Amino acid sequence: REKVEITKEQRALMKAIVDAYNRHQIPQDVAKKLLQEQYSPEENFLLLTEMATSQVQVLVEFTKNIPGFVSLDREDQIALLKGSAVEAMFLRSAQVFSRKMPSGHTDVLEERIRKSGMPEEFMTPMFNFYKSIGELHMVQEEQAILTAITILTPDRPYVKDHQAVERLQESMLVVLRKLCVLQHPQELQYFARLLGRLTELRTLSHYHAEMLTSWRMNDHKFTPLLCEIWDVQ
Ligand SMILES: O=C(NC1CCCCC1)[C@H](C1CCCCC1)n1c(-c2ccc(-c3ccccc3)s2)nc2ccccc21
Repeated sequence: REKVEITKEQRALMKAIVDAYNRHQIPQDVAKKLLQEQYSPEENFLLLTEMATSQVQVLVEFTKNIPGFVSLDREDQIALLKGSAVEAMFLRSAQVFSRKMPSGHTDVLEERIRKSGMPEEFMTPMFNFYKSIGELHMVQEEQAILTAITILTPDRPYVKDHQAVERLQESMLVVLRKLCVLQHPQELQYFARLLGRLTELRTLSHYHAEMLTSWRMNDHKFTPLLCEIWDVQ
């Protein structure tokens, strides 16, 4: 049994990230809205674009609080945000979906999402991902650090200083691994399973543009920010 200890610096790094993560929650709770009624595909599309726009703003604020991020090359900062925004959206959606809710609410939420207007063929991979995230029962520290690790992925398109990003991501991975050993002592390989979700997340995110353009409605309107982030229009 390895003796795992989180150093003072690592605790400070974790606290900075968790505080930022909690400070930047999504304003209104989308799950609550969806549980109220089944909206039309048009209303759901609008809801998604509103949620996504505010989530990108939240993501920028969160990212600025990741120690070392603002000292990265400016263009690399943009490349990392652009490259991770969709994954961060799916990761946050998975966390929203996996939240403890009164019995039956999750089923209603799933039903509402299935009928939201998104094309059928993406439902299975998407809900498989949501359920695999839910099964991990991540504590909020793990959720926050996993989001930071997703953002600090060195091999995003157009990142120039690969090494600088790798160094920042590395320090997050070290903390996350220790946290996993401390929080889930019984589950060996919990850390490995957690990182495996990032692979599933990247695969799921490949379909995002098609999910949006084949939303069951005519005339899909995107804001300039979302055109940039979602590679649409
Ligand atoms: O509002 C949402 N997600 C917020 C994003 C920002 C962060 C908070 C969550 C949407 C709604 C789905 C139903 C219709 C309205 C929008 N949502 C999704 C998504 C499925 C597909 C999504 C997507 C993203 C990008 C590109 C292409 C597709 S998001 N999964 C959810 C699981 C639980 C609660 C809401 C959930």
